[in-house]
Amino acid sequence: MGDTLGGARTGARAGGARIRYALALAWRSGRFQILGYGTLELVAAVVPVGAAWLTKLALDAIVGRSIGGTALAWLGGGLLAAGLTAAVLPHLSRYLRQELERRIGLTAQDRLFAATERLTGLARFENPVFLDRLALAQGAGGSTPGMVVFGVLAVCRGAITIVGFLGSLLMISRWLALAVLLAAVPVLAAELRLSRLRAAMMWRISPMERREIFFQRMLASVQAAKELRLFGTTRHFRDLMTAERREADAQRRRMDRRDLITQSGLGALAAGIAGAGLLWALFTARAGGFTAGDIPLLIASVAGVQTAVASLVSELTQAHHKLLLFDHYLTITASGPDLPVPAEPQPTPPLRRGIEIRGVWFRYSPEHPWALRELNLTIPSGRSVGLVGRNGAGKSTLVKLLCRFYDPERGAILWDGVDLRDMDPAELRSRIGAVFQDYMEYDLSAADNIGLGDVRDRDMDRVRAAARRAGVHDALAALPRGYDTLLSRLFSAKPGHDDDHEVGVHLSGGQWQRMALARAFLRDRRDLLILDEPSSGLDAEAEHEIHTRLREHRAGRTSVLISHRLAAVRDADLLVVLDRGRIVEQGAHAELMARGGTYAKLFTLQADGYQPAMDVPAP
Ligand SMILES: Nc1ncnc2c1ncn2[C@@H]1O[C@H](COP(=O)(O)OP(=O)(O)OP(=O)(O)O)[C@@H](O)[C@H]1O
Repeated sequence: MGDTLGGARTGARAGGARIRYALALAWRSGRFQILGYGTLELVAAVVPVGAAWLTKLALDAIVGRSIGGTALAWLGGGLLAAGLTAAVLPHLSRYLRQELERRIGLTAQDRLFAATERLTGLARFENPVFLDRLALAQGAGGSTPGMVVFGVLAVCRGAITIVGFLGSLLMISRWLALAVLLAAVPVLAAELRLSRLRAAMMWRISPMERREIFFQRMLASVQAAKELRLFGTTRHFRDLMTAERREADAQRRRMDRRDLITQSGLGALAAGIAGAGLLWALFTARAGGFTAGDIPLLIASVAGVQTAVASLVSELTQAHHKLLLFDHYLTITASGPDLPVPAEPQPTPPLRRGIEIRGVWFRYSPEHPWALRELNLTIPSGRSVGLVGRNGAGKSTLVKLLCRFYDPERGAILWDGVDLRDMDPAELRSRIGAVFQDYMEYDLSAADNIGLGDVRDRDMDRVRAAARRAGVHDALAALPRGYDTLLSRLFSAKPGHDDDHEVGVHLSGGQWQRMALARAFLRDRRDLLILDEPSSGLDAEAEHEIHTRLREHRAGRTSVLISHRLAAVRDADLLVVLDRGRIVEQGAHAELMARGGTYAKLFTLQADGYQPAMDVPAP
């Protein structure tokens, strides 16, 4: 086992597994680009050594007057070819590199989001460690496999160049060759250490970066703009954002300084060795120990080895740094589903008898208090259930469990007698229609906003019928492009056009809520309809109208309706009152009123609010 870097394994075996995975991913994404890039790297490795030797041979021949015109022309032609190759090669390499990066980025992103799609529950998305890991994985996943390929090829290229130049140096001076070689060892060690420190620093600052992004989005969002301005909190959030940036920058700066000191030291060492070697060579040449061509070959060899080591080390450290972060990508893509799904799930049949909640205890994590305690309830098929209770009583939690976004810690939820845990969550959800309290407002067209309720069977007539039923059809039909109007202030309808008419429109809060309802209505062939505060944003008249429609819609269907307006739920076949995670009362409206308990008190309180005050003296 290796040690850990914010959960990233740093042992040799883990490193080997990461390299193998990265190389396989790169190969699958663009094998021809890798082969092409590898060939160019090979050429790039031998060209400088060849050019140095051609120069030496030409100079020696000219000074010694021992060469004919044809041979000299060949040498000159060789040098010209080397020059041309050196001029064109980097551009070709860059093109192939970028193409490979694009292909790898696409594959890696697709795999990452396919992995997040496998997470059928919500718990991981509420876990900050997972979110930090996901942010780092997004960055590292697309670039690491490419960096590993480039790193491996850079090692091959560097090794060929170094061997070529060291061989040349060896022919001139063994000691100089050894000194240049030894100088490369601390460079490599120091760079790898810097790379590890940088990866650890990035893990430390990732929560700050996420908070900074949160503040940035808030300061630039339309939703937040009103409240921030009214409360005068813009400055407050700007200060918080700046503080996060300063703290992250301080850590980056510390790392950059460390980098600066180490790199400068290593650079000075290399320059010292090169300078000393050159001085020695000049004196040796003056004493007649070298030919005229030996000097440029020696200079080119020292510089060539140092450049090759530097670029090899730079590619290697980048690959090493990315590999450390790549662990986050691997952890996410290799992680199994967050909610256990049996190898052979039981089919989810159409609901015939009902849903039984049997002795359910649930909390969001062991650190959280119980949100549901010993819940026992039956939702009979074809009946409507109204869930009521104070804020935080556990109503929304219960419907999230019905959709199996979480599993109960104790007890079970049975769908016609089958435990939800024995079913495939996707199949279960295909039988459920829902409007959640925090429904989505998609930056898409009006038709898409509704059509997403049933992507498998999207039909404009059904979309319009759902909009009519939710009472939003007239508003949508009156939009500049009708149902095709983009409902967004983020995106322009036609990218690149500033024309006001092309800018998307935004609906009112109540209209958005009707859109969410229409989306749920599109799923009207489902067995269970869940409505969590479906009318909280509507005016009194609209609320009455929607609830009348909902009543018609719910008749004979299995539904669970949550509402704080008790008049809206009073007609439910069964009313369930929750208090601090427990069911304290259940029964029909008349029954509960007769009992005079919590429900009766709340209902009377609300009803009184709508009665004219009798004791107000007439004017
Ligand atoms: N994602 C979460 N993580 C941790 N605790 C949560 C989470 N969601 C809800 N809770 C807690 O669980 C308890 C029940 O919350 P729930 O949202 O189910 O209440 P509710 O009855 O729907 O309230 P409201 O009427 O305000 O919508 C509350 O104490 C709440 O703080």
